[in-house]
Amino acid sequence: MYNHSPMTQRESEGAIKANTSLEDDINDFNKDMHDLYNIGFSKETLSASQLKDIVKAKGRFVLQSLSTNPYYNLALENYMFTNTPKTKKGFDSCRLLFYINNKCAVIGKNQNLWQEVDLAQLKSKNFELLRRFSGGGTVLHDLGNVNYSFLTSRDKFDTKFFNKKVIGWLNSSDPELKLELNDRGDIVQNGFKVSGSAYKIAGGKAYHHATMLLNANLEQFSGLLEPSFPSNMEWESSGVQSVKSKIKNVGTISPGQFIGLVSERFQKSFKVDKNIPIYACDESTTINDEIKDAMKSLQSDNWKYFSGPKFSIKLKDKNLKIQVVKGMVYECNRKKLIGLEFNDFLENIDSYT
Ligand SMILES: Nc1ncnc2c1ncn2[C@@H]1O[C@H](COP(=O)(O)OP(=O)(O)OP(=O)(O)O)[C@@H](O)[C@H]1O
Repeated sequence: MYNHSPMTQRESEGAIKANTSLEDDINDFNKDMHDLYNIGFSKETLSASQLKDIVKAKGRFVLQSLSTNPYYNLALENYMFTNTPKTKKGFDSCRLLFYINNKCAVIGKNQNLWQEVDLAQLKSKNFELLRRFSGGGTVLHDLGNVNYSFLTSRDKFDTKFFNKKVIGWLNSSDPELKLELNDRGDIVQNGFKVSGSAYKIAGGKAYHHATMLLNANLEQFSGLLEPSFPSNMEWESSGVQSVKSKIKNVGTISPGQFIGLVSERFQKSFKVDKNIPIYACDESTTINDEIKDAMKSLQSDNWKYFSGPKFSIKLKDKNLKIQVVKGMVYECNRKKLIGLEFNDFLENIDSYT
């Protein structure tokens, strides 16, 4: 289970046991947040109706999900995005969401999953596969990676705006961090990527969500985004291909510290008249039909495997050409393969002579 406490004396003394209860974690976290920043996340999680009230009303807030279920977290983000009122006044209803996911690979909405991930390795290492609702490339998550999502109005949206803030806040807390923004809007440290971003714009609103590698198990990530194919196979894909980057952990800041610091700076930076509240939510108390429906969509094979861009492949020396639409062989110069799931085709690829 994710330890929500920032690095503390207690932690360095090794007094935090691996299997502390969630309640202990939250109590520790609140105490540390209070000591460090004079803020705290309520250990009370929102009820479904409280969530609805705060999301649908105008106003700014911070929300931290205490659930590490990636399906819940992506569905929650989608719920917040869809139900935040449209505002003409820029940042009036800007919101900041934090979540941390169990091991998973998250591909962009318009990506060809077979080119992006090694499905067999994901399975053997117990990584879930998710196709998110936003664009962008494929990233890996585990409990050492914090996701933040900044929601704002369409007119105030700028892909680099929030990461510039995050970089400023983190570097001013520790100049040794030396975080920088690259041309693509990613956050880098010593030339290595520590955070990747994706965006969604719809209905007059926009969100920028991003990863932050703090103490992820990068060894486990190795090879998961490097699927292998026969050397005679050629791809022609209309989808978005990930831009491979060398990654690293920030290392000196824990997930709890990151969330605490960014929340506190967000509260200060975006405050107008009243204080910006900080809420917590989790899957058992803060759920409704809309979130459940989005979770079902995210979990469905239809969304994961049978959506995404169309593409073609050629097996050069075998004079075999197929076109794949929604995960199925749609056209092929061998009629009997038409209608086959692409996954099945790949699994039996050696048998096509
Ligand atoms: N948790 C992570 N955080 C940052 N970069 C990652 C992470 N996991 C993998 N990566 C690297 O990011 C590359 C994908 O980057 P790309 O720019 O295509 O997508 P992205 O838009 O940054 O991702 P996202 O849209 O989810 O933020 C991967 O090939 C890998 O090198």
